[in-house]
Amino acid sequence: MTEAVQTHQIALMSATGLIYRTVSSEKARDCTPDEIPIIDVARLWGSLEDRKELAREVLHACENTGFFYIKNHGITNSSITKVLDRSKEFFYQPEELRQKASRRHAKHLGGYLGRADRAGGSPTGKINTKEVFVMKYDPKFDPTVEDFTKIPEEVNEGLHAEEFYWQATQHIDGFQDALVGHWRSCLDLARRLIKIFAIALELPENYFEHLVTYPGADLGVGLYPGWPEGMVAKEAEMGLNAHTDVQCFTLLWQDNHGGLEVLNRESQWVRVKPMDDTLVVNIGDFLMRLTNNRFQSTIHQVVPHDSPEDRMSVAFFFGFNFNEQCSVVPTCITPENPKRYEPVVCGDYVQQRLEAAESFKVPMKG
Ligand SMILES: O=C(O)CCC(=O)C(=O)O
Ligand SMILES: [Fe+2]
Repeated sequence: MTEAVQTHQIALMSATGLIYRTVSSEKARDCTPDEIPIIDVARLWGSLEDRKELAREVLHACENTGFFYIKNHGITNSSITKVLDRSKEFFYQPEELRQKASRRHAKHLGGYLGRADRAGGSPTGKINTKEVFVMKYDPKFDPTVEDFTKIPEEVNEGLHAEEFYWQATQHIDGFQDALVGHWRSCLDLARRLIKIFAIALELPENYFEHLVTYPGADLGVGLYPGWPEGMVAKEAEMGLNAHTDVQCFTLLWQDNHGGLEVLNRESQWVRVKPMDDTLVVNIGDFLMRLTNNRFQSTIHQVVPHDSPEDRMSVAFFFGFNFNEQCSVVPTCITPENPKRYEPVVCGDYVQQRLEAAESFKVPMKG
């Protein structure tokens, strides 16, 4: 960063605990295609040669900003529209009905997280205005699981699905079907993409396959309240504070309101402009760890958008089976980049990170 540029510090929870980053105070600008490329993933359904070519483009993006758009991903607009329509019915009902699905009733972290539940829980002291409904991986919805009553005990113990959030939303016709339908499409796409990551890392295509049979796979439908005419977000409010995602990678659908920003390699915020018919893919901390920091899990945030309408996004967070222990992959260890991390149990890592991100408050440094 050149000296003339004004900077300030942000605090956030990272894979190594609380960190501070110096960032440019310049206004965010649109991302360039070099920072966040658009990758055509129609080749997922093509030949091995097609997939290798795709893997080269993905590799470049993962080693660069760690964010890319994908097009021709096979997820239909109607799948998204159903999720949005049914979710609006959930979000726009009286608070006491939403609260029946509250995460306060959860053993794990599924269900509804409202604005009030978040107060004070951010490292910057800014409140996230985002409300979110989260469903967790459930083998009974996974088409590749033939008999969900015969799941190995060690897998069962790590599952985080719960019934209460479905019971609390039963009165919304089609809500569960819409979310589960979309979740299934994302799950299929993610299992195809993980093969591309394997190829990109010069591993056999099926290297990660046994790790995604009962994967971490959470769907979060988010609502960011709009700002009626003349009203603006308070200094103390953010859409979603700066963070990194925790699992392997995220598939994000966003509407046209904008607000998502990524910290680029020059520590400047760049806008991830909404783009029709694309999803945004970003690398999470677990995959960064597994790749010995070759792939970038990049800091991002959602700033308040400038519209009286609410913003909506649908994020699918994908990671490995929670009961598996994973080590840095061999192709990412070199004399110049010796092994940085010990093996870790995927579920333990994810749970600790998610809990830490939600349960602390520290003042800004400086
Ligand atoms: O809503 C968005 O655009 C991004 C959401 C996000 O980063 C997250 O939920 O981790
Ligand atoms: Fe995120």
